[in-house]
Amino acid sequence: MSLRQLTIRAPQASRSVGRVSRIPHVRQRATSSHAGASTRSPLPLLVAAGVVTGLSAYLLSNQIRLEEANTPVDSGHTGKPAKGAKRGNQGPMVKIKDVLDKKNSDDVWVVIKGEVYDVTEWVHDHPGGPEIILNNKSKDVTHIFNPRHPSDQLEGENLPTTVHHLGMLQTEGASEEDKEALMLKVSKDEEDDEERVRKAREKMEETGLGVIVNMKDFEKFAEPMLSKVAWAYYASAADDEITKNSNASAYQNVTFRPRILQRVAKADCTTTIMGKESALPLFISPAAMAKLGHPDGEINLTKGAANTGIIQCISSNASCSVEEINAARAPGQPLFFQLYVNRKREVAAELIKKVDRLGMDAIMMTGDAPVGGKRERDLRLKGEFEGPAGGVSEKSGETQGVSQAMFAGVDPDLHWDDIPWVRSLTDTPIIIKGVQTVEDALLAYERGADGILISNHGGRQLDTTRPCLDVLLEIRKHAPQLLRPEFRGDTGLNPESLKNLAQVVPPSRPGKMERPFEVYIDGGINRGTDVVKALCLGANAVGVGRGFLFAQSVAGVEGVEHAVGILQSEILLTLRLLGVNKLSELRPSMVEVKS
Ligand code: HEM
Ligand SMILES: Cc1cc2nc3c(=O)[nH]c(=O)nc-3n(C[C@H](O)[C@H](O)[C@H](O)COP(=O)(O)O)c2cc1C
Repeated sequence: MSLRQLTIRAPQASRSVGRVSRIPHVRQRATSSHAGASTRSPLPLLVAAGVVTGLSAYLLSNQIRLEEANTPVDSGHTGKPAKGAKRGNQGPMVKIKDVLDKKNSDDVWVVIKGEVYDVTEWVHDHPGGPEIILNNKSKDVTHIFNPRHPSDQLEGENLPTTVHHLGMLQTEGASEEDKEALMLKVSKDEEDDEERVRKAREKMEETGLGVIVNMKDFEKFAEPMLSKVAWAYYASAADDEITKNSNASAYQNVTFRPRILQRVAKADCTTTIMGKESALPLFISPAAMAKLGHPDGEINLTKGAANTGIIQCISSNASCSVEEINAARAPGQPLFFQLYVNRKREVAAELIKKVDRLGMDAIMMTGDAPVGGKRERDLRLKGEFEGPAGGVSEKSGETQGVSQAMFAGVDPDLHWDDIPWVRSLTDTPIIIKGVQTVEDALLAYERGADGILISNHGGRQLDTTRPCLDVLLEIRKHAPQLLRPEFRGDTGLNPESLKNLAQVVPPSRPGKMERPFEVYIDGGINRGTDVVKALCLGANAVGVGRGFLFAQSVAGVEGVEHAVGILQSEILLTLRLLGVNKLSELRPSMVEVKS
């Protein structure tokens, strides 16, 4: 067992061009005198084997902003104070000894950010499963809690009514032994892992973002910079990860038919997505738990999207709350919200109303995740895994393992017939996410959705489903009416074009959209060429999931900006080399699809 003290460096606001000026996760060791720039944990983190199975690796590599329990007032507290004791300096104080005394009782108390909570009544309702809390009762669990929960999770209505806030932790007067007993314990392996992360982040700080020249580089550089748990969560896909890999490789089956000498100096890749302007035909697909990769989490994506003019779709399982993200929103910045429909419909209805109140510009309702897929990289690192994935239990954690926790509230009985119900609650455009067949694309249209996102969740759900690009091809073949008329034509050479060689952009096919409907696609999109291929085949825009998670993990907002810069220059380059100036000039005949 190794013991150590932990002090966390707070994020710095400075930014510079082309260099990583804000590398997160580089923790400063064993000092208590980081005045100003750092915030200090009320207690040092004690590291020892085996207690925080599987989760400690990531907690060690995340910055933590902790309030210091600095106003010791002995309230003489020993029992359960009134529910909802005031947080901050004025409320009651709880002695460390009182917390430790609960260890061998039926009561479940935890310390989070210098505050003590009694979660006894509620622990079995915890969406992340009860085990993670029960295994760490009478501990300061801040380091597990922070990266997985919005920072306002314990405030106001977000605090479940059966979780009791008991008061501030009183550290003064406590013995060193008691302080140590309150600390989380982490193994030597995990300590080494943290060192690995620290070195990788230092190295990136030295080299700067210039070494990252494409989206795959972000993944390459992110891996050593992430804790094992964060890496497994982001990179993992279902079962053998066949769909994840084929999503990307499918784009190799599409080749370009470029025209030359086309005056392309003024190429432009701006567009609109669901009526909102976007600098690129590309949005940030919703992906949960951005804080696992960077302490500012989804806010990096929000700011990066604002600074570069692209659209972010916020995950229902974001680690920052939608209110926090909304607060970081630039004036007029478009944002989409991804919806998991809760099995308690009143909870879902509340969420939809909230999203409306906050002025989200589209709701992406995910349909391909009634339960979570079996993501084995993730499961292997989560020691709490107890049974097969995919279980549907009333309470999370019963048979599902922690990796299934994300889907604990999701209604597995969600049905096409529910779309009119969602529609009745909001006028915001509705996009159905997770469409994988032409039948479902047609159903989405019939049931009144405004668009679809062809997606298999980045291969994280049903493994060996077809790559997303094949679904787009199926829609082209069997339901071309869902695409804009000019994208309904055949791919490859149209003999008609030999009669008018100068006409690079063939005329639109006759026809119109019965009503506006947009088709998007995500999964495995890493290159500007991938984006342009999807657009030639009729997609209005594409989504990128992991790429942006890795980008924000590597360098926060700057990472996101850098990623957008890479994609933008690749898209513009592709347009120019294809002989096209505008996205609206793209046509299916500009690509060929290998069968
Ligand atoms: C006390 C109030 C707490 C509340 C209201 C709360 C709430 C939640 C919610 C809503 C989620 C689901 C996240 C999502 O799907 O977006 C979650 C997940 C999680 N919670 Fe908590 N939590 C609390 C305490 C804790 C504590 C004390 C711990 C650790 C000891 C903890 C560890 C976790 C973990 C590890 C997950 C994620 C599981 C996964 O990603 O697989 N939580 N919690
Ligand atoms: C770590 C991670 C978390 C995700 N979380 C969500 C989510 O909360 N909701 C959702 O609808 N899709 C989620 N997705 C799927 C993405 O929205 C998107 O469909 C997928 O990442 C696209 O594939 P790509 O990562 O190859 O770009 C997640 C994907 C990843 C990798």
